Amino acid sequence: MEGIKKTTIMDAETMQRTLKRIAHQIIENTDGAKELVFIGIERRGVTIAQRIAGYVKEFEGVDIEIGTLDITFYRDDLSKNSDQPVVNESHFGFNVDGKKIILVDDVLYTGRTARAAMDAIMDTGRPQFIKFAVLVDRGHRELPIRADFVGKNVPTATHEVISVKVTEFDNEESVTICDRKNGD
Ligand SMILES: O=P(O)(O)OC[C@H]1O[C@H](OP(=O)(O)OP(=O)(O)O)[C@H](O)[C@@H]1O
Ligand SMILES: O=c1cc[nH]c(=O)[nH]1
Repeated sequence: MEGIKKTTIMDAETMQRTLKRIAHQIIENTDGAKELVFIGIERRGVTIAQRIAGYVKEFEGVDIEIGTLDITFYRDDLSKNSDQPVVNESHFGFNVDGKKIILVDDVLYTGRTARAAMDAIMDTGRPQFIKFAVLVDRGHRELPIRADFVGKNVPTATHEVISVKVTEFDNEESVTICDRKNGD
């Protein structure tokens, strides 16, 4: 569409390489990924968690259980997010007590989703630790939250949007940056 500025910052090959690197970093930083569990944030954070877990299995032979959290922003009008992300559903097939948890999401922006995710996890027990893995950190944090494993740091303007696409949901693999000011 005319006027939309859309730039691809990762293609399928780069995404694969990036997720493999994160898998290696997680293995290095967690004593061979022993006794780890992943919690993915729906929807694409879960796909990313599954991919990283697949690479950990391939590289280290370790099976990682994956729990899921469904978090959406409560939108009080059509143009603006309210301040409060809402946890809709969680599926952990494990007790989080004493667990080493890697929280996984596609994009880190204000940090509010990560905060809501950590609150939801801590409400159910006392993990040994929570670390955070994201495919893209686009900056603009509103809370003192950072990721331990970052695929790519992408400096953005607030009027830009990072869009992560995965074959499972989008029939393509890409990360793009779109400029909302120019119509998208
Ligand atoms: O750090 P934050 O400001 O909380 O933003 C990050 C969250 O925003 C995105 O979800 P979004 O609500 O855009 O929905 P989507 O997953 O359907 O794109 C993304 O998947 C993260 O979960
Ligand atoms: O640009 C953004 C901001 C939050 N979540 C996204 O998926 N993209």
